Amino acid sequence: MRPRVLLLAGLEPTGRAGLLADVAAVRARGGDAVAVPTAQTAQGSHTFAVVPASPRMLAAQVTAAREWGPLHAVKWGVVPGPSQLATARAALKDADAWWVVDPVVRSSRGQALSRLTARHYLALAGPRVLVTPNLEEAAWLLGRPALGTVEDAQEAAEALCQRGFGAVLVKGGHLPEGQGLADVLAYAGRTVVMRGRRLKRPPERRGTGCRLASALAAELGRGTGPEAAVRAAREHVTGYLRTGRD
Ligand SMILES: Cc1ncc(COP(=O)(O)O)c(N)n1
Repeated sequence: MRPRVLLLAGLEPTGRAGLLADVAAVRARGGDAVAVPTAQTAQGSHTFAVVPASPRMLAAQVTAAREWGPLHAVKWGVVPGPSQLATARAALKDADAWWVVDPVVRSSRGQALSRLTARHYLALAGPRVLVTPNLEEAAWLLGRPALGTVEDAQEAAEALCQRGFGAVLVKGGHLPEGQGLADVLAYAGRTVVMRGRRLKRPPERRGTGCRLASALAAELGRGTGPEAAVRAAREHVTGYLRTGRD
């Protein structure tokens, strides 16, 4: 089965991150991508700009995509503000799909991509919503101080499940050196620690969080369970980091 995945994300024209990276990951996983830009962005070495999408166009694009057939999964990347969030949610009403929510509010270089607050993200919780914060985003969502250990990540993943997310993947790629590297998945009352080796990341290979969430959406859309879907998505990102290709 070819999953049809809606990608709601910011357009970054080079495809290092954002919508084009998402499309590449979904296609590489054997899915069909429906790409709806929530914002236009420019992210160069000296240039940075974000312009939010018009809510009317966003609603029309999601509605039109649904007229052509069902969506099996939705990946939420950058959502620049509350009006784009509310509009996309309303246009997705009654869609029978997994949602993968990447709560990305700034770029890896620290530039603001979104005005959403932790409260906006917590309001997206639901039984078929998988949220994929990194350590910093998990602390931000929970209003806690920085998380520095695998145990902290585990506890945060469980706490976010308690807030109503069907599954939570806390990405531990930025754990301190001595801690090794581990992602933590919590769902259905279980917590799984997935260890890995730290890979050197060439600076141009960005958008790992975008690719992880999109590959995950393709897998969930195909009917793969959360744990196997996360393992497949992690392999996808490892391959991308090694080769620079999806
Ligand atoms: C449109 C868009 N979406 C997501 C990211 C995060 O990616 P990264 O963490 O590599 O900066 C980004 N920089 N731009």
